[in-house]
Amino acid sequence: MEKNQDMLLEQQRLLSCLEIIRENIREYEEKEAVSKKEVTQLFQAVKKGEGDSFGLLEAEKNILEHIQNSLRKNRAALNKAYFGRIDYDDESYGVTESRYIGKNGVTRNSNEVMIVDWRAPVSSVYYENELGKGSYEVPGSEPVNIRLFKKRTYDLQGEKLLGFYDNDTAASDELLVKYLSQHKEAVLGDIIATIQKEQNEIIRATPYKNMIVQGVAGSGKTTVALHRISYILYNYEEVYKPSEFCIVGSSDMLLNYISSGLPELDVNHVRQMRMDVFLPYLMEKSWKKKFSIIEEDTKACKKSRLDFVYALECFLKKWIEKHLNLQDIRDRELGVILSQENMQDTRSRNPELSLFQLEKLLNQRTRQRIQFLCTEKEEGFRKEKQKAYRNYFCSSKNKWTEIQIYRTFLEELEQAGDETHKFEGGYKETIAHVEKGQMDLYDTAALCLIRKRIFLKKETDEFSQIILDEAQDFGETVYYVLRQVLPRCYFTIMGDVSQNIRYETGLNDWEDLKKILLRDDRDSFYLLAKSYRNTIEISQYAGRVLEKASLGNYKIQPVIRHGNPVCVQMQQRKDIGKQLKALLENIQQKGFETIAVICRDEKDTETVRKVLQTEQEEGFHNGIMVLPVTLTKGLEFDAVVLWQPDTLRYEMNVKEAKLLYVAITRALHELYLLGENEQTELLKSRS
Ligand SMILES: Nc1ncnc2c1ncn2[C@@H]1O[C@H](COP(=O)(O)OP(=O)(O)OP(=O)(O)O)[C@@H](O)[C@H]1O
Repeated sequence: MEKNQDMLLEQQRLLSCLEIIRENIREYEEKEAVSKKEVTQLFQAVKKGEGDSFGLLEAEKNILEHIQNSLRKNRAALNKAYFGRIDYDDESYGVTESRYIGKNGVTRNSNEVMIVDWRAPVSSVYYENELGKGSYEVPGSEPVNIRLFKKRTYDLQGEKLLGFYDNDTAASDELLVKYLSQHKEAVLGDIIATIQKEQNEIIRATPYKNMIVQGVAGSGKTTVALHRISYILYNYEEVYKPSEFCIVGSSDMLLNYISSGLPELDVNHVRQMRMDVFLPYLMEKSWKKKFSIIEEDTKACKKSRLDFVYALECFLKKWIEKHLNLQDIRDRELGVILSQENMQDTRSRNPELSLFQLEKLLNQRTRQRIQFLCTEKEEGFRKEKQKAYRNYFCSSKNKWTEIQIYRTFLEELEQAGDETHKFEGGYKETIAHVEKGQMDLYDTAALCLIRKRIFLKKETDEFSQIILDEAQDFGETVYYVLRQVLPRCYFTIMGDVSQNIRYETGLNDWEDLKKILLRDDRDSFYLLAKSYRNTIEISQYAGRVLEKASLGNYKIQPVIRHGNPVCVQMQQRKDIGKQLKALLENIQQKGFETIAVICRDEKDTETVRKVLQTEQEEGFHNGIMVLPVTLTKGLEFDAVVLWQPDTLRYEMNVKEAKLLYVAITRALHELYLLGENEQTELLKSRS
């Protein structure tokens, strides 16, 4: 009876909310029309070159973007106004509140909050608190103490209230499974209504920290990273501009997939770059047009590890030592201008400075000292002395280049190995291609470090937050260098070492990275063990391979969601191409939006593309995609057909296990194994 009464009240509340939203939409539509007209007029004025019309145009464009954003949010809210409600006593302010929480904050008359944005500080109560006493954090201020007495979750569809559940975790799991069972469009979806506690902790952690997140396949790493950006931009609007965020990944396919989810989360103008573009970008003008990035060479397995970068640091230290002349500067008439001790002190107080920056500073100090020592002397004499010592420190006259220094370092390794004897030479190949301006990722990282230590004149402050997805793709060297080159940035590192398909160079564990990145008390390492992507049936299959891929280090805990059993069709057949076409037709008829045929390598991918008469994939899209497993990292599809997962293609070793694990875990609802030979040992269960 009470529930019926409640249902009625909730239905009324929903309708009145929707009425306000419609009213907002009408208002914003009018404002949009006016602003558009204004922009057109100002545009004409700019064309005619009138006064300061350019500045006005830019300002009006911002206003228009703001209006259109509000319009988009209100329109979206019509579809699903809110998903949760919290009722609580605010013990800090002595009031009782009832708050509805939605993906889009909605206000009446621009100031009365009707629906609280999910990113607002108080919304964390919904995600984190049990009934009873608790508190929520407010950025830059004291935590607010509360007593929560109601937490309600809604299942809404437009004007229809399908149901609600009161603080009942079983019921909200039901809702989670319902969400997970949906077919996916070719965009990364939002999870706002069902964010889990451990995910919420990462999303809402302070932006002033570095974090590493190890999460099994499908645990929401990418999704959580995007929600975190959205959260930070909402709550730290005064501190960060979106353009200070850079998402870094290994392939355009992945970046394209990630960026598809950003506008939905109210995130615009965030930068994104492939790692092999980002590192050269950080080198600014030192990266010449004629340089190019090549595939990893045979020494990449050494160059990607910390020992290599530490040896380079040692070498650079000695290089600086050799060229920085820190003897007393003694003048016949003025005596000691700068003492060795004084210079050593300046050096040790500024360990971050490059050789060139340090020399500039020492030149400045020399000038100031001469000024001081000449207080009682004639101006002509002082000028003469200052001229004589103006460029006392000037390594720049040597006209070194990064490549030249790197080459000398490699030659040293080649000839003698380093002091630790960890390098047994064999760098001729690297020297040869670097000479030609061809660098692999780790050579590029080394050049970045050389530039930082020797040549840098001014540090970039373009970025503040770096978000790295599929972090296991890159070896520690890259992270070490990024940390040195971007000392004021905070890093959010998302990855899964079980999915390291660049086995020789990528990350197989987190230990070294923790040492490099988590140096402050605030920095943290998080684990995400629950997998939201796959059905139990697919997860169990993945589990068999994971055992062999991570040596049992990180186990998957699937969310209980059942689907069809994995369909294994591995036997000799006449025409496997025909079989594949028939299978895909069958899957399409089930109404799945995204389907992938995942192949072991490019060669197989080409073969399948020929069979299906499809082109190479440009970006992530609905329908059928044919991809080599390396390009599917980070992506997901309603149904996956694994092409020929046999003993020949996937041998019984850790590297192949990681590849196969990635391939299997791409499937949300259905997985098919199609081949002509015996299936790989990696897929066989131990029993
Ligand atoms: N709390 C949640 N509620 C609903 N769906 C979720 C939740 N967390 C994650 N998901 C869904 O799980 C799937 C996997 O998420 P995501 O791609 O972010 O995982 P990932 O850890 O980056 O995976 P991978 O390592 O395989 O790339 C997505 O469909 C995402 O929408």
